Amino acid sequence: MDAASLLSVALALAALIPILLFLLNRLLYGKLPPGPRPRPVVGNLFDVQPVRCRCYQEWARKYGPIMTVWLGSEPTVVVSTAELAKEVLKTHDQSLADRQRDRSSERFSRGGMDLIWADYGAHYIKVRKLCNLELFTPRRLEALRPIREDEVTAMVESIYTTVTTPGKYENGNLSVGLLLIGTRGFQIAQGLCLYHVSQKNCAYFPTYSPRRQRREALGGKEPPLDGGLQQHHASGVREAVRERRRRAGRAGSRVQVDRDQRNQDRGVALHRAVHPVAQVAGPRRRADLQGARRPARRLTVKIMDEHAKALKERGAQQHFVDALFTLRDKYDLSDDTVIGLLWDMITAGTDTTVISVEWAMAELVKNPRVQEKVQEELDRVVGRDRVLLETDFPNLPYLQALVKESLRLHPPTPLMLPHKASSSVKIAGYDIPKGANVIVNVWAVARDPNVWDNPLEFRPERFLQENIDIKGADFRVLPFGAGRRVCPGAQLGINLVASMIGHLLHNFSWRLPEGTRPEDVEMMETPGLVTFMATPLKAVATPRLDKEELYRRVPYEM
Ligand code: HEM
Repeated sequence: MDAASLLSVALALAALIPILLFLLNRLLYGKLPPGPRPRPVVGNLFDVQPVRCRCYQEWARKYGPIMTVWLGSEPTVVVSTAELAKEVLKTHDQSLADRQRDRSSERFSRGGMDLIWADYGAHYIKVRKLCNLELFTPRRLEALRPIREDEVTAMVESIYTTVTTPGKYENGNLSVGLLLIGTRGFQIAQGLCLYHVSQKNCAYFPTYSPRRQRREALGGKEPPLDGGLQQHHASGVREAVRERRRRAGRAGSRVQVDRDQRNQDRGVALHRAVHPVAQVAGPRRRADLQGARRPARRLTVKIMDEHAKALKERGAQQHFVDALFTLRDKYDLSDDTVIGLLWDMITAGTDTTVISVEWAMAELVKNPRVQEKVQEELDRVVGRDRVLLETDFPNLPYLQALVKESLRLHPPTPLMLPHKASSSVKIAGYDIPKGANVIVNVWAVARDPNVWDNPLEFRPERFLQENIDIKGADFRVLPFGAGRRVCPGAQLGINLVASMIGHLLHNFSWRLPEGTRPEDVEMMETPGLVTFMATPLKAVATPRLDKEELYRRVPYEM
């Protein structure tokens, strides 16, 4: 064969390569939904933008409401309409209920021995049953209500002190983001979220709360149950969380590294998101993540020991950890599962609620009309001479509508948590092969102009005009997901967000700092599985109740 013939054979083969690849792809995966063209090995990893919900919404406009994205060599199917969300979370719910675990979640969860990262199967069904029947029952949540009210009033007291103490309230600006989440807020965040949701409701003795620590430090009235250990644990919780945050951030992608310090300041919790690029991890990252488990595990084991001791001395309390102790034989729970469940509650319940409050507050300072309407309702129902209680919620429909509207526009987990196909299914004529990751872009679904009027307008009234469920029954708005993996803490989450916003608005009026226009508030998300406001909100708080005693914490010991 002469050179010219060789060249034409080579060219013919080169022309055949795309066809061969297409046929191979078809053979392996069937007819996948369309999507951006993947590159060899890395797929679309370098095309995907850091704020993935926005990027996927943009791509969906180009490739359609069901599309395939290649994050490395695995296909991820992303759906972006209510109709397709229903296909994923209802019609094919059981086949699409496994979890995609990256290396960090694989290690944190010990191969899915908890609830969040467990695949759908016998273990999952068992722990989910435990959650539904024992942990998140209306009775238990009601029993823990005074603790939530204690914590939220502690937040109010703290803001009041900040705004009324000369010199503390710099330039008249209070950063809601920082206040609720970080810095001075480190204490508040611990009080409000970590210690509140996780420590008190879920895992730890109330003696670990910052106030109790302060009391111990200052020599208060209440003798600690076991002083040494408690002090150790209080700092241990922080150490474990910081350590995981530090390591997760360090092990993350370039995008994440830039944000790491800021996110640390703001109190990003344990299983913060990692940009997909970070999932391609080297041995150093793996070793790093392995180390990260240790402080958390050591700490949790100590807390469990302490609870076991206290259980013998004073009987069972209502905290989640006590429930888990009492029930571990009945449900045959391993240590890994008890520890995994405790950390699940911390990670799943902390960021989500705080993020939701920050976004809601941003909408409220941008929309004074809505703020005034909530305050008018609060004044009418609660009045100005007592504090708001959770029992007031049924009489506060506008506040509830506001929470729903905020979670519609700003779901804190805009892509939910990643699901994975345990068997092949067909959706909209396309094949979703076994092992594919499946994502519902709930952020995009809730902004779809085909199902929402003026979707970008912040208008709580839309939830008064129509009774729309946000806990998984209506596929147009899915901040908590739907189907068998729907968030088990949905009602608790709604109550926490309503309580925080209700108190913030009942006690204070909020406005933008001098010179800031509503359109100047940057409503952009951070990259990640959970999306904070990229620019922390700054707002000015003015107390609006007459009596000073209404700003005091309502303590409750449990
Ligand atoms: C505003 C607050 C909250 C929001 C928006 C939220 C949202 C979500 C979402 C979207 C999922 C994933 C659903 C799926 O994969 O299909 C989820 C799962 C979960 N959430 Fe929440 N959540 C919130 C608060 C809480 C709280 C307070 C707790 C508990 C203390 C909690 C515990 C969990 C757990 C354990 C899971 C895993 C469920 C499973 O995999 O089966 N969440 N949440």
